Amino acid sequence: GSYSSVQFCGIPQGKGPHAVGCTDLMSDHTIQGSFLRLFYPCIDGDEYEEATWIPRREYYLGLADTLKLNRTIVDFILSYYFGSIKCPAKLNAPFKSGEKYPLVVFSHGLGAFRTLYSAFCIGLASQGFVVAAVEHRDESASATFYLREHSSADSSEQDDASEPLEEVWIYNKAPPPGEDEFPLRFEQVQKRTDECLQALDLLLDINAGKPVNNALPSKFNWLLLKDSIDVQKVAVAGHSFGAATAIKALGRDSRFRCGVALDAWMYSLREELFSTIHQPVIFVNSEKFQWVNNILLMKKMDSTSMERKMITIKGSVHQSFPDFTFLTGYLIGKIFKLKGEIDPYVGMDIIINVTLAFLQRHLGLQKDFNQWDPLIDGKGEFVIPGTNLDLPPAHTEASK
Ligand SMILES: CCN(CC)CCN(C[C@]12C[C@](c3ccc(C(F)(F)F)cc3)(C1)C2)C(=O)Cn1c(SCc2ccc(F)cc2)nc(=O)c2c1C=CC2
Repeated sequence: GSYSSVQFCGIPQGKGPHAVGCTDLMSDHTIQGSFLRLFYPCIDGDEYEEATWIPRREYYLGLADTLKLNRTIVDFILSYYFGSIKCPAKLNAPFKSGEKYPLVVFSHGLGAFRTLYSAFCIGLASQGFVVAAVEHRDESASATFYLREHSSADSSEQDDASEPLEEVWIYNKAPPPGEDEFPLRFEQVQKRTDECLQALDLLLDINAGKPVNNALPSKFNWLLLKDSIDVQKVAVAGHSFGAATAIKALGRDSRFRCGVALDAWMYSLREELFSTIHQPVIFVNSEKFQWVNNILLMKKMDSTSMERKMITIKGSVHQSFPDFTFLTGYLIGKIFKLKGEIDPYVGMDIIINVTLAFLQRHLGLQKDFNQWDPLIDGKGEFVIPGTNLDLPPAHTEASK
């Protein structure tokens, strides 16, 4: 058939030795449950289809709300352009048992949802990671849903097991106009952190062989994950608001051994949190998403007792981390700030490789990811160490 330029390039495959599968898990029938898309090394085979990138059209409606655009028009345009996009992971392909994989819990950004960072998640999974991309129910996602037992008015119905579950959709809650948005974001980052910890507990239960009740209809065999996660090698990562979530999760749970903050939006974090974090963190920043207050909060996390790194990727933008950056032509991409100057595939390689190098160093992996160590120090053609802002002179003790 005639590939449009959009389909032909598309979201890049993982470059590692493993074929990648993905499966969706919703742990129970309440808003408090876990909802995540798991990316994992799978048994390769043609009988499995690639997953649909945006699996329900309600997500388009939610994106329209986030963009403050007309739902009908945006639904039409996005369905047309993105409706048939596949993510390069085989839906429900059998998990590849036989070795213990490190685990990364991933937190999406404001207005996003669990499927929009599949290039990053698949890139890691192809290198032998299990990656759990959580979908947050804090009203920061463009859209998400949970399945509720039918609240049938007529309670006399005996066999409610046959009652169909009803979907309850939750959309992105805009901050009260003109008011301070800090209370909303502070409450949301708290809930997001709880959801990351809950996802970790759920995956460790699955690793221990506990039976899985998936509210979503799926034939995926969860028993293959028994004893397949290296429970000492767990990290947390996220983009933007999700990076702040990852940082807060480090402070809440030392089972997360290190953190990867992709273009962190630090606004919801208060300074006193930073003294409770004792794990290594790397800040991977885009060239454009930089302003003094945000960078100063990152610098407050600098430390001599554990590794804190910051790099900036030249020619990149905030949207160089999610998948949209691969899915439009150059012009549209520039207009909507979905692309920077850097080739999106080159940018994503750098993001994945610096993450792999940092995870090898701080999870103690026995792989060859240390080949990318120079990236951690901002050494390489497309990276610089630290920030590209010229900050006011550091207010160190000595200079006071
Ligand atoms: C807060 C101001 N805000 C509300 C008006 C502006 C909206 N905005 C810029 C966007 C992402 C955008 C996007 C998507 C998708 C198309 C499409 F056309 F391709 F579909 C176009 C244009 C919406 C450009 C952001 O929220 C930036 N941002 C993000 S972007 C995360 C995201 C969202 C939706 C996605 F589809 C993919 C990724 N995550 C954060 O955690 C934070 C911020 C800002 C502060 C904290």
